[in-house]
Amino acid sequence: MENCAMSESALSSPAPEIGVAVFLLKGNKVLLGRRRSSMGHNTFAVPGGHLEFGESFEECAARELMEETGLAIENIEFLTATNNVFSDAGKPVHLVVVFMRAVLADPDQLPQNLEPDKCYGWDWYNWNNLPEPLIQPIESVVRTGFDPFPAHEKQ
Ligand SMILES: Nc1nc2c([nH]c(=O)n2[C@H]2C[C@H](O)[C@@H](COP(=O)(O)OP(=O)(O)OP(=O)(O)O)O2)c(=O)[nH]1
Ligand SMILES: [Mg+2]
Repeated sequence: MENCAMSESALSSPAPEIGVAVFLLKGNKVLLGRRRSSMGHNTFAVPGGHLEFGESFEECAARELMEETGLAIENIEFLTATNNVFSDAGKPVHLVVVFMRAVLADPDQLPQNLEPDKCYGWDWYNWNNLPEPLIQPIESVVRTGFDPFPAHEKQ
C-alpha cells in the first residue's frame, strides 16, 4: 500500500531533471555535437549527462566526457546553472543544468563518437560562429551574454 501511494505521488509531481553540461575549451573553440537523443533532438549540445546519486559535478563531468567522447579532461570548474521549464516536442520539461568547463588532459587527444545512438558526432566550433540550433538551455544562457572562457583568455 505504502509503495503504491509513493509511486502515485511521484507520478503527480515529477522531479526536475539535473543535467551536467561541459564546455570543453580548446583555444577559442568548444566541442559540440548534434543530438540524436529525444530531448533536444537535432540541436547542438556539449557533452554531458545526468548527475548520478552521490556524484560531484566534477566527477559527473569527467565520467560523461569519457563515456561519450573517450576524452580525459582536467581543470574542471563550475560556471553557472540554469533552471528552465519549457516544452520539447510537445512534452513539458523541467531542467536544471549545471554548466562546467574543462580542458583536455592531453591536447593531442581526438574526440570519438562513443554513443552514436545519442549523437551524430563531435566537432570543434569557434565560439564566435556557433552552429544552430543550440539546445534550449545553452541558447538561453548564450543570449544573456554568457561565455565559458576564463576572463584573462578573452581578447
Ligand atoms: N549533454 C548535454 N545535456 C544537456 C545540455 N543542455 C541541456 O539542457 N542538457 C540536458 C539534456 C538532458 O535532459 C540532460 C542530460 O543530458 P543527456 O541527455 O546528454 O543525458 P545522457 O543520456 O548523456 O545521460 P545519462 O542519462 O546516460 O546519464 O541535460 C548540453 O549542452 N549537453
Ligand atoms: Mg549526454
